[in-house]
Amino acid sequence: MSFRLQPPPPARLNRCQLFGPGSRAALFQKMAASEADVINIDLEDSVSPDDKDNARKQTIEAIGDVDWGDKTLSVRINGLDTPFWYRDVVDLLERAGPRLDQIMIPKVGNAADIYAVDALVTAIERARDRQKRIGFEVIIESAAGICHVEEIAAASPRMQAISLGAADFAASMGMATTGIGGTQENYYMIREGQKYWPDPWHWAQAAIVAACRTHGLLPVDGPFGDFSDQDGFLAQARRSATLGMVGKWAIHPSQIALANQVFSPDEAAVTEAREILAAMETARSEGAGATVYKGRLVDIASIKQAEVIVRQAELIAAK
Ligand SMILES: CC(C)(COP(=O)(O)OP(=O)(O)OC[C@H]1O[C@@H](n2cnc3c(N)ncnc32)[C@H](O)[C@@H]1OP(=O)(O)O)[C@@H](O)C(=O)NCCC(=O)NCCSC(=O)C[C@H](O)C(=O)O
Ligand SMILES: [Mg+2]
Repeated sequence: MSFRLQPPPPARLNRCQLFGPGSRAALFQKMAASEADVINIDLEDSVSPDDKDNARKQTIEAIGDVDWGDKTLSVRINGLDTPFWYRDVVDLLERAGPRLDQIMIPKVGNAADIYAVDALVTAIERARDRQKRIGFEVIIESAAGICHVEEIAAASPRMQAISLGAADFAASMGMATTGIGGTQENYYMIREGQKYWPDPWHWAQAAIVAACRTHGLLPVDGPFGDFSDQDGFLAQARRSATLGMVGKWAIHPSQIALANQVFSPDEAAVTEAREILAAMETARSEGAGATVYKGRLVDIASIKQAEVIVRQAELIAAK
């Protein structure tokens, strides 16, 4: 470990982020009643330009009127390359009630993008005497974003989470696909005549996880577009969880239970993690830093691995 300790991420569940367009007010109650940990009302790409004002107005009303329970409530504003984003921020901060937890900033390319939004949000919070500091979550979905992911993660104390946005990312990178996440047919290798399909999203996810872990943020996997492909969603989510991501977006209610399942450790995993902690406690009392558990080495690093699982189980139990 470096002299600088790795800061912990926000201590809250983020297994599933459910998206719904701000223009579809009929969905708001359904989103609030869902099992998602985080709700993202969208003012950006699922809302047509002609509908932006209406979506913003409906969203602001719903923030105050709907009972969002204990969910993290977030609104995705429009990108900084549009004429809409400043109005999103001003109206959300001036007109929406205190229930709003976060704003999501899409297509972030560098730390200066966060600085610009932070300056505006900070000024309005002061002017309006808003007591709750709005958090930021951002989407890495461009070549510039992935190149600057570490400075983006460090850009503001408001930063809470970073997601990978596979659709815009693929477009920005010039990837030859219209798929949103998952296996890509033409991204394959051949061995002894057999094809197998590596994961083209892996490196970007790993970069996001590393940046988030360095700066104490939650790394999140973004959308999986084909909501009729549950096996594909599960495979993508399991790879993300294995890499260190804490959750995944749902763009349809059928994906919520799948995300919750993948990002909730099962009973066997929690039992094993607790047993490793107990085995290491016994080893410590005997003056040892390593021991054998089920025929394999466990040591002080194993304590930290087991604690990741136990912490998540405790957050779920406390829900
Ligand atoms: C994808 C959808 C447009 C599908 O909507 P719909 O045709 O209404 O779906 P169903 O008929 O299958 O719906 C079944 C029931 O579920 C309710 N429903 C649908 N969607 C939602 C939702 N998001 N939250 C809650 N409830 C929902 C329907 O009302 C039906 O209810 P009932 O009649 O009572 O049975 C739609 O799901 C949708 O709009 N999804 C979200 C789209 C979105 O927000 N996109 C933005 C995020 S992805 C992105 O931006 C890409 C990213 O940035 C990147 O670059 O990668
Ligand atoms: Mg996008």
